[in-house]
Amino acid sequence: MSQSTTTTGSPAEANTATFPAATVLGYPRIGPNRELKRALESFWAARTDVPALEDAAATLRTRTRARLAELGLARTGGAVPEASSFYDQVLDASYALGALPARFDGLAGLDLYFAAARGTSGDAGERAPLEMTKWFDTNYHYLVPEIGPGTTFRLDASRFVGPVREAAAEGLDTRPVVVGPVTYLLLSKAADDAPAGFEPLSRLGDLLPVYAELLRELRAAGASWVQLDESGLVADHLLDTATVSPADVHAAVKAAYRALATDLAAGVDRPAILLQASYGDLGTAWPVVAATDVEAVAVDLVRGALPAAPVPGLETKTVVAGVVDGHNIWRADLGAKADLVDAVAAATGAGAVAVGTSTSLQHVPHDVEPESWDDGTAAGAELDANLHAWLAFADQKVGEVVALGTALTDGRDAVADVLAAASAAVAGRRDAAGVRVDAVRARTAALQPGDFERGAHAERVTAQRERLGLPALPTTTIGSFPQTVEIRRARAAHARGELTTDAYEQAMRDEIARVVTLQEELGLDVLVHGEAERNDMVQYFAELLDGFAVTTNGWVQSYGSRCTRPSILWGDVSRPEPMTVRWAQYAQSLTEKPVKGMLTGPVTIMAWSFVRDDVPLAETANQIGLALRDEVVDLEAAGIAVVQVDEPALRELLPLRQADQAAYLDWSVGSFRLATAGVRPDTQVHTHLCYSEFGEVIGAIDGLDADVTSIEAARSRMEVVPELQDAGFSRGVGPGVYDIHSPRVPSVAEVTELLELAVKSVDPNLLWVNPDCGLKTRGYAETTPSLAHLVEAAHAVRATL
Ligand code: MET
Ligand SMILES: [Zn+2]
Repeated sequence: MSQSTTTTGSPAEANTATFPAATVLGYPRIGPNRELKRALESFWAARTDVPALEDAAATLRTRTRARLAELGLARTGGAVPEASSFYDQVLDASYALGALPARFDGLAGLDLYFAAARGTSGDAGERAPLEMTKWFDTNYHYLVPEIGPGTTFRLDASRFVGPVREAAAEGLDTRPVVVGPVTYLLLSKAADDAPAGFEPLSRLGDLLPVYAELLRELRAAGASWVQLDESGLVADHLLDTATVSPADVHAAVKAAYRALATDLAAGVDRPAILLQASYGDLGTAWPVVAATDVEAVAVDLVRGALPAAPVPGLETKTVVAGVVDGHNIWRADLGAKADLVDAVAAATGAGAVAVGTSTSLQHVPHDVEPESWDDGTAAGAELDANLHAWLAFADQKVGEVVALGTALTDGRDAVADVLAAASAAVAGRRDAAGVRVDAVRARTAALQPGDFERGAHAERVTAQRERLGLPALPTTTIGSFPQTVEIRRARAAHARGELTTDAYEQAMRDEIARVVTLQEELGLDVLVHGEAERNDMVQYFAELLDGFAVTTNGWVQSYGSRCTRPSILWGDVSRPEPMTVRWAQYAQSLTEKPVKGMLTGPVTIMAWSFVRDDVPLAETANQIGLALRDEVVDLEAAGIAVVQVDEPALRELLPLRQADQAAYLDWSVGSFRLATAGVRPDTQVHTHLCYSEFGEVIGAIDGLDADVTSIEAARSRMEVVPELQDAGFSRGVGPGVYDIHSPRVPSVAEVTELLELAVKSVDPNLLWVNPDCGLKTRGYAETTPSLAHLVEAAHAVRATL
């Protein structure tokens, strides 16, 4: 095999173990103008056929390779990653390994692939899709493999091999990227029919031959390198669970790479292996990885650190120093990064060093160049020029690794201009107007413990009961009502300048009036205004707060064809004027029932934006907390008696290492309390969290000190309710009684049954009745009857109390 460093066996010519000086671990897959999204959605809507979809995807792959080469990555030697996907990289692995669950038997090809991703129904048969969950600490979501004792593994390498051959025909020797075997199993869940306590990692021995075969096929197709993503090694929630310990995982890595790197090398040709560990610190896994016979290791030096001492084993390997942040969009200080790269050889004892990104670039948009942040004002033009200079999206980041690679091989003088320009941009950012606003800093610096405290909960309960006069089991919704075609049309017309602001706002008021009337007719107890005027629950606030910019084309894949356009938090945050008050006030003016004011919380605003890297997250969280606090107080002054501050992303930002979690929970919970603690005891604070696994954060939810918390619970049939009770949760709680992710209308009996379940383990005085989440993605056809059933069920159960 090919390791020039460890064997003398002569590899096929293209198979060199010398890793190129610069690479990226992955690249956005959706296309600079979301070409893949369009192709997928046309195909799913049956407007196009398989050849058209394959063609669109192939065109995009070709474009990506050409672009990466044009930006300076070497065309050969595996510098260009081959990391495209039709939907998700974990699904790609499940498909290639033949590991999809039995309910998809009988399907093949893209039918099978998309059935696993999206489920099937009607004539195609009822099949639930694979579950989707968060990918490490990003906003990307992957499809969770289901592995049981009976799962069979059979290789279909076509979706990996095809692109490598395609690249070869274009004169590129690309590096296929595959989820590694250990991480694949760590990311899996036990199949439904697996016995209690079954651990997917126990199937490693059966999986490895299939991976070995995949590696051989990739080599046969011409790949000189393969990248195996073992990021599971940095995430405590994956490697330290009820059924697996870090020691088990380390043993698994040893076994896996003995099979794939050592044994395969004996007499069989394989690609050289780049083992990747992104999203965090390798920690105790450094020696484990170093002891394998892989040729290169890619480490995240943005989130992770260099080892305390050189690690035996690395002297035969290349360490790919992930110094360019794949997680965020700030231009790097290349001088400092070059210093870090220079430190890697001595610190790790690596035989060779190369430069890379810390993670795949799939988490950042394609290109800064087409963006414009100029709102037509003088200040807008200034921000436009500044942000262009401060930002690096994927293409700019490729330029950064290329420059650092050149500095490494040819010396810094060879890229002196690039380094100087980067330093100037970083210095310019530091000193620019708005980045640091003294008044904002003075306010956060002056915060006192009391600013985070409301009065005693029991007193609040009494005061609120008196003010609101709600029945037992009060009914409400999570905030948004269906975003109809008319609403979207009006917003688009307003954005194009075809609808005046007055006309647009009138249209939104009409919609609010409609939604309020509907809720009164339905008999809901606490109403909402419906959020018609909001394009997105984070972007809406980003557009109204100082310190944020929004992009025009900065799309990032969230899952499948779904993309989001995160806002960019670049400066100190403040609220120039009230943001939601007139909408809430208008809605309240239409009804005697309480209308909830509706805000997005600090943590969620941060989680769904690109945040700054130049101040601690806690400082930014408090700045946003204070801006929201002013809004909450203004809502109260305007006569709003119930304010909901949504924190669906509270768990999302939870650090991957347990050691870092307490500090995170401290500032995240603190910022919520700061936002909500400015009101009187008789003003009721709600929060909403959408996920249903509360284990890690149940204490934090209590710490939020909200009067009422609504959560997702329907799909797990109220499982969370006894959990909350066991944890001693004594505040109002609204476990969702129906799943809004599906168009299904729940029957009265179904909702009643869930409520009866809830009443069994929670004090009925604490229980609220609401759907799982907001209704914006739903239509009225299902929303109106679903809510009618919800109200009827609440009345029925109320009568039994
Ligand atoms: C993702 S949580 C959504 C909460 C928001 N208030 C809504 O109802 O849409
Ligand atoms: Zn939600």
